[in-house]
Amino acid sequence: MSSTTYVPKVLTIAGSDSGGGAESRDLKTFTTLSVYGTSVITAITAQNTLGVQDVHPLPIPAITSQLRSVLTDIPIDAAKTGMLFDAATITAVCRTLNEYRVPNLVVDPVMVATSGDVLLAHDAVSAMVESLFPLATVVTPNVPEAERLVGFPVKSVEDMRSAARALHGLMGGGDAGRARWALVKGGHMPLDAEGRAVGSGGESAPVVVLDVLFDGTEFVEFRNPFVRTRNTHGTGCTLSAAIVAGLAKGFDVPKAVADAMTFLAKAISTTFPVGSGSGPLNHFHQPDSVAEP
Ligand SMILES: Cc1ncc(COP(=O)(O)O)c(N)n1
Repeated sequence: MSSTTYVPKVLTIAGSDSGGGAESRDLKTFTTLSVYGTSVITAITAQNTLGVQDVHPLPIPAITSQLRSVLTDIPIDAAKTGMLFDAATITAVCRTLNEYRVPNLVVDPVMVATSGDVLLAHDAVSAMVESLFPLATVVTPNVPEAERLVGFPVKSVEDMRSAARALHGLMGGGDAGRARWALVKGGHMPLDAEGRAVGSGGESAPVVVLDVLFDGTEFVEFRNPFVRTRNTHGTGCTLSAAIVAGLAKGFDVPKAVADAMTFLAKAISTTFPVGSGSGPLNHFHQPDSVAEP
């Protein structure tokens, strides 16, 4: 890379993960996708492939001063939020983000870890919707998170579309001329060969994962083969970080999401064991099918 090549700059605002996941995993994704990653840590987690053993939220001034250090100096092209832990953190992050102009914000509404450990206080969901969603370019809940956010069950493809529509409404619709996109990720609700959610009646094998993207007008749907592996720790973090990388490179949301899905599909299908629990994805693989700017 020559010194005149523009390197997009990106930011992750998330919890740390001693086991090499979370915000450090985002930095791995950023590096593999050739963007310069910065990070603001919201909470220290003691964590490994077996679960989250401990969470230490950082004091609010420690979070806002990290954010200011990055945003007053480094021109961030795109950012993401991951684990924000509680309402006070969400409010402080939003207040600080509002002081600076971050052109693209991907909100991964992290609530519960793969291990089942709680990463967002119950009373913080409304702060997330009221303060953070209006700042987002894309929100990326999985099915259980979407259910919490929209308040109705998501058990079918039609429910996923309804949830994407409701989420788009929660983001403030398409006001102020800004395109906003809701992405409902179906990894927790794989579909059988007939397109029915597995477990919704009858014995059927998971074949495909559907993700639904909606901008208030158009549905864009992504279908990827279902991969049976226990190494799914960090799937959502990796996807949202890869979307950030694409947006920072100047791609529009559907293209950034499509490339991120391609990257994720390969990262899931080439995982390797790390600990004795749910291992991480393979962030080392070269994204040969992801277009460079
Ligand atoms: C700090 C932090 N942020 C996010 C996740 C969610 O990732 P996963 O659902 O793979 O456990 C996590 N476990 N820890």
